[in-house]
Amino acid sequence: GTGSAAAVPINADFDIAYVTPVTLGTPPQTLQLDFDSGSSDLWVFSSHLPTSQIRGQQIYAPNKSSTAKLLDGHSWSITYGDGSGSRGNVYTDNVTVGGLTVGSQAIECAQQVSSSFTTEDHIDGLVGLGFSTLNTVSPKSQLTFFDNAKSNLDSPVFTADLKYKQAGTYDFGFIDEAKYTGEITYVPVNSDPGYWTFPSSGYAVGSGNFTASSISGIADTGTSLVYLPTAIVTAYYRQVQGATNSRSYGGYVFPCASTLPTFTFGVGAARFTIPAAYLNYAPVTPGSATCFGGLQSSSGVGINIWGDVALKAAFVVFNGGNPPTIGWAAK
Ligand SMILES: CCCC[C@H](NC(=O)[C@H](Cc1ccccc1)NC(=O)N1CCOCC1)C(=O)N[C@@H](CC1CCCCC1)C(O)(O)C(F)(F)C(=O)NC
Repeated sequence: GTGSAAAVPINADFDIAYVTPVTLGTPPQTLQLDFDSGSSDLWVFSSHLPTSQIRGQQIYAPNKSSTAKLLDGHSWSITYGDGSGSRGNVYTDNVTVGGLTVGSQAIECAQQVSSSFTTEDHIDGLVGLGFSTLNTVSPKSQLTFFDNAKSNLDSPVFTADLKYKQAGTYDFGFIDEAKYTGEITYVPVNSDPGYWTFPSSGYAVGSGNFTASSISGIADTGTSLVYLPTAIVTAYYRQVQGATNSRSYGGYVFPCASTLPTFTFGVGAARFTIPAAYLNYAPVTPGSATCFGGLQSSSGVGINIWGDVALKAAFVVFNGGNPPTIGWAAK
């Protein structure tokens, strides 16, 4: 089988995250979930949450689904890189994404969410697309939607075609040739950390020379920006008039009117260029003349992250075969 669903930016002014409609249970309950290759829990706002923690989000009510089953004695708790988190209990139920259905998928029902989830009313939960080793359900960890679907997929892959300020798609089980140009360059994935970790072959700032250097990082649909080693990031902002690394704003900022160079990264012999517009990410506060960069240092993060700012410059194949690989193509 196959599936195909839209990835819709949740904010009209800048691409902070993308959500995809997912139907759960019988009769179907549809929630807008953030597909996240950087984690491996499928969790949802639920009827088990205190109403004080719900602010407009859609919820999943397992007791309204004839096919929901409590996973007795199981719980989950997750904390993300940005400090947000959630926890709760676990049911299994049918989950459908873009025509692709998984029966008895673990649906982690939130009983508590951190304030940043409560205030983000466009995200009703997450679908983890990382490796199932990262799943936080205890005492028995659960499989991701992709891992559960894999044996029924025409091909054990999902693809991300994220777009700048417009809807893109997540496809499951097939590679849509109409979504990319040229060849797909595949490189090995190290799944041991549980992320889609792959080697990049180097970078260039604007029209400057390409610097060959092996950079290990994760392809992460759930992270808004790109986080790379400080040496690369300082080389980039040296080319931006008025750029400073602001402690108060937590990263590199510059006058919104500044001309930004593009940023090119290598995957094997292939080269992908992130347009300047993607790197002029957003005003630090609405209407400010100071803007926050889409490329930031990974020194405070601990790993290099190729987030949405990079992913939307390419068509990316997450190949869950044995061994896993990741493919990048222009579009
Ligand atoms: C700097 C290190 C990574 C930070 C990363 N978060 C982000 O990138 C959040 C995402 C977000 C979207 C909408 C509303 C609120 C937050 N954006 C963010 O911090 N910013 C601040 C900088 O400007 C851009 C927006 C993260 O934790 N990503 C998680 C998944 C997100 C968690 C919060 C809700 C949205 C999904 C991740 O799973 O991808 C992870 F891999 F980073 C992770 O923590 N895995 C365990």
